[in-house]
Amino acid sequence: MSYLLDVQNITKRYGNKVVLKNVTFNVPSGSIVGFIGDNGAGKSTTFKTILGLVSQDSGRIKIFGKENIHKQPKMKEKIGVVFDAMNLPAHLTVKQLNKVFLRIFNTWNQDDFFRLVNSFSLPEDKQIYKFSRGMSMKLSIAVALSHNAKLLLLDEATGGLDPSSREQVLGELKSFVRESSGGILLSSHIMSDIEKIASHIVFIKNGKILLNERKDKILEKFAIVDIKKEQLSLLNRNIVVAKRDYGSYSRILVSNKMELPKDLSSKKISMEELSILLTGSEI
Ligand SMILES: Nc1ncnc2c1ncn2[C@@H]1O[C@H](COP(=O)(O)OP(=O)(O)OP(=O)(O)O)[C@@H](O)[C@H]1O
Repeated sequence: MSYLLDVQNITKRYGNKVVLKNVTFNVPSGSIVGFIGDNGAGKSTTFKTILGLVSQDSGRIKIFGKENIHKQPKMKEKIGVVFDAMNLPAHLTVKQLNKVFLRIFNTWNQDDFFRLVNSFSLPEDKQIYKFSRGMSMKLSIAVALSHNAKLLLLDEATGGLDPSSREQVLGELKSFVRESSGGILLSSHIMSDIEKIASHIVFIKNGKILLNERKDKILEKFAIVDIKKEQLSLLNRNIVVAKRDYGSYSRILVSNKMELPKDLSSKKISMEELSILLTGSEI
């Protein structure tokens, strides 16, 4: 199977500190991969490595089946990027920005752009430096969705948005994947967003991928069990993903609730709980 993005065994050091350790995952076409992990886990470094903004120490990255794609301007058009601290030319208005992008991108679609600008309620004649943070993020998302990209790399792209704008943006991202059979790598700390739109979950902690699975499989098979310490030996160790101690009992994340002893009751898992358990537990 060919992937839109294929990251294999990436290792990255800053000085003596290894911040990415054999990071491996992919983005198949038609998928939205939710890239989650706590502060400092390595998400932005992964994005920067994919974009060639920092170089990895080992491993390889293929985009559309090819390595070093960031060196090919034509192929770069097929990648839409939104970073938390995006820099669009601040002195321009939206209308002027459209004219600039018409010249830069062969594939620029101004009808799509103005449809998104209007639906995100962005002013067309105001200079971008006068935009709020949320307005700038929405503008960056509108740009990423307007040049016929196949792969979107979105690092914390919905973070500064109010709930109704987030809902709208998530809707646009879903339509993008449905209509273009493109793919999205989306990092977010807002687990409800991930739960709503991701098809796959990649969880990173201290630079290591701890979980890489389809979301529907996680929601169907994973579960939480609260269990007294003396009962721990009843569990099949192979299904224990994470364990957090709370005094007399432990909260356990299991990867297959069908393999739990019959008399143990389990709870359905949400993405929020999954993230908290993976972040703050023994793995
Ligand atoms: N330029 C740099 N020089 C040295 N260390 C860095 C640099 N950039 C990031 N790091 C370190 O790399 C690790 C991963 O940082 P990264 O920004 O990738 O995390 P993140 O998962 O994106 O976090 P957040 O959710 O807070 O944005 C952290 O320990 C960070 O301190």
